Amino acid sequence: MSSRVNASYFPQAERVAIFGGTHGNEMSGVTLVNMWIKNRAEIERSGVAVRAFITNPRAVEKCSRYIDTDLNRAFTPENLSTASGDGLPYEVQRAKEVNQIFGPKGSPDAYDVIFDLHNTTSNMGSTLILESSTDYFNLQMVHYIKKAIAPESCMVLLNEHPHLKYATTRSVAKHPVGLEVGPQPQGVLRSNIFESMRAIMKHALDFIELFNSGVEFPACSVEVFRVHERVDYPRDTNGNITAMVHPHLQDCDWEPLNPGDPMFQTFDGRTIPYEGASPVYPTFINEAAYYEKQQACITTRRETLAANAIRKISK
Ligand SMILES: CC(=O)N[C@@H](CC(=O)O)C(=O)O
Ligand SMILES: [Zn+2]
Repeated sequence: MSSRVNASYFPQAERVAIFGGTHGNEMSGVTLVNMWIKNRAEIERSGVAVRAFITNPRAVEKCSRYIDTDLNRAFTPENLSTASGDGLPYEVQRAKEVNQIFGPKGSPDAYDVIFDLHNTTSNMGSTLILESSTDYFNLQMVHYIKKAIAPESCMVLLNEHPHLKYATTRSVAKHPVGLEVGPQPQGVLRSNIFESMRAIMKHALDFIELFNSGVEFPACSVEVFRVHERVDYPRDTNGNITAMVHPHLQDCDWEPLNPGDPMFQTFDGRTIPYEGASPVYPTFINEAAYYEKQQACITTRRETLAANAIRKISK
């Protein structure tokens, strides 16, 4: 049987968006998108319309994560279906606008691919965030990017957890892709982080151009880290944090954490170990934006996903 028989077919990716400023204090995405709005040459590819867009302009102006509520949690069916009105939180109003321009979410009219550019204060390096283990278009794209960027690394975080998955801005698209690069403090631009993000976007757009030109991408496998659990800081009965990320864990995103390994350090120097039953790979370790979400890190499990060959539906 030829590989073509087993290929999954997708339509040409005609409309692609690159979002920055979903969080107004994550400066690489804000700066790249503003740069590309001024001069589109770098993101133009044949056969596809690529639109750069600032999703939360008021938060960008204030250089804060959000105004009223986290835009990257706001794309719920409830928010997107309630009537617009003056009383709504700014980001809920904005989610409805973004959904109108780039969606509607879940409909045939939605954009094909949306890249949403984020920065983390965690030492995660470059990380692509996927929401489905069966979206072969996205799996083939991240496989392409990982190969193109080598020997630099690009990790893949898969969030399809039934409770921990959230309603992201990019989820409006048929193929949502998050790009998270760190470490970079909030409100700060670091040239190395900026350039890593820029390089990954170059390869991502090259992939889409190749796909649209009719290239068949053979079946492949992709190593991903699947969201497993969220871990909160140790707290007292008033809810105040009683310990910090342990120095042996700090900056060790993507490294295995075994049962009994140090996880937190109390203010008087006591070590609190990881008490899970099996090894995990923590990430988003000590992310600044996650203190408000009661999250010290998330744990993940490594797995290998298989992706079918893909090819464009011929017209
Ligand atoms: C640090 C940060 O903002 N991370 C993103 C991750 C994502 O885009 O899925 C968020 O929590 O929305
Ligand atoms: Zn973000």
